[in-house]
Amino acid sequence: MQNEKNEVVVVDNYFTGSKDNLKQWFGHPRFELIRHDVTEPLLIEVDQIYHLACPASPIFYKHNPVKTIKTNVIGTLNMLGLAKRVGARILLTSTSEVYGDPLVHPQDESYWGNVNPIGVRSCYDEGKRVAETLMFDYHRQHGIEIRIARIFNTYGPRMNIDDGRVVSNFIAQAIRNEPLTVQAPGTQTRSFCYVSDMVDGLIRLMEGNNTGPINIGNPGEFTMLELAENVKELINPEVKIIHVENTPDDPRQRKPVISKAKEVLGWEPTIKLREGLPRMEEDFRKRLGIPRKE
Ligand SMILES: O=c1ccn([C@@H]2O[C@H](COP(=O)(O)OP(=O)(O)O[C@H]3OC[C@@H](O)[C@H](O)[C@H]3O)[C@@H](O)[C@H]2O)c(=O)[nH]1
Repeated sequence: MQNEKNEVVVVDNYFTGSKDNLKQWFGHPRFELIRHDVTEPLLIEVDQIYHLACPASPIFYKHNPVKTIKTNVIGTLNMLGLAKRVGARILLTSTSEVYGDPLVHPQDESYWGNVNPIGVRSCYDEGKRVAETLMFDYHRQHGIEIRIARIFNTYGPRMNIDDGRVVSNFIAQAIRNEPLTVQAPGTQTRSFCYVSDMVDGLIRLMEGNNTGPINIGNPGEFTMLELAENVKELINPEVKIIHVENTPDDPRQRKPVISKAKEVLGWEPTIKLREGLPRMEEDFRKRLGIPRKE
């Protein structure tokens, strides 16, 4: 992909994205950036569409839930309309949240999930579920080439420092010497995937022959308390860990089965949490202007 000389058009409304992350490409002859919101139709000519649009952090997607569902429903319809008009292949980044608060553990792609249809997370969970349905209906009805990835909690350099997801929160808190806020009960689990592994998985999925859905996530499973302890040990042994209230419908456990990704894409994650955290720390320290004390 890197040396394929593709032309890349990035479309962003900057609700959670930042131009700063793209500035290294400004002026490149095969790069183009459009300020656009996918809830409006987009008329361009492309061969492939990576449909990644939607805030992914719970605090951002719950901030304007109606907009979140519009992005997932109208935005996905617009991107599928574009794919249909120009005959492009389209990849949707769906989510492990389609499994809701899972009653099956770990989760494989055949599990239909346990999702609250009327809760505060539903705009995202149900939104992504409808987006998956739309993808398959366009595939069956119009023969569109589709790819669906179910992404598990992903982290890495260049993430918004105030994104609100747990890894970025803990790292920023540890660097600023603020207490790490473990939301109750602290025994809930997540599996954290490093960004470069995720990108590799998405490209393999786009270039391969399988429609998915395919889980792309790191099967290493940690409680939030364990994550906090790892961040404390690696980044700031002095920092305090405190317990704070949680928000409704927080899934109690989450871990991907990745045998399909291994078999179909030849993909498996290469970066373990304890390798990924220091890389993200380095990037956050640079951006916050707080060097490590030796
Ligand atoms: O400061 C914090 C933030 C979060 N948490 C906890 O950390 C856990 C993970 O929460 P996050 O906000 O990082 O996000 P979640 O894992 O719930 O969902 C995420 O993962 C799947 C992705 O597809 C979604 O984009 C995203 O919603 C939750 O149990 C939450 O209660 C803390 O303990 N402290």
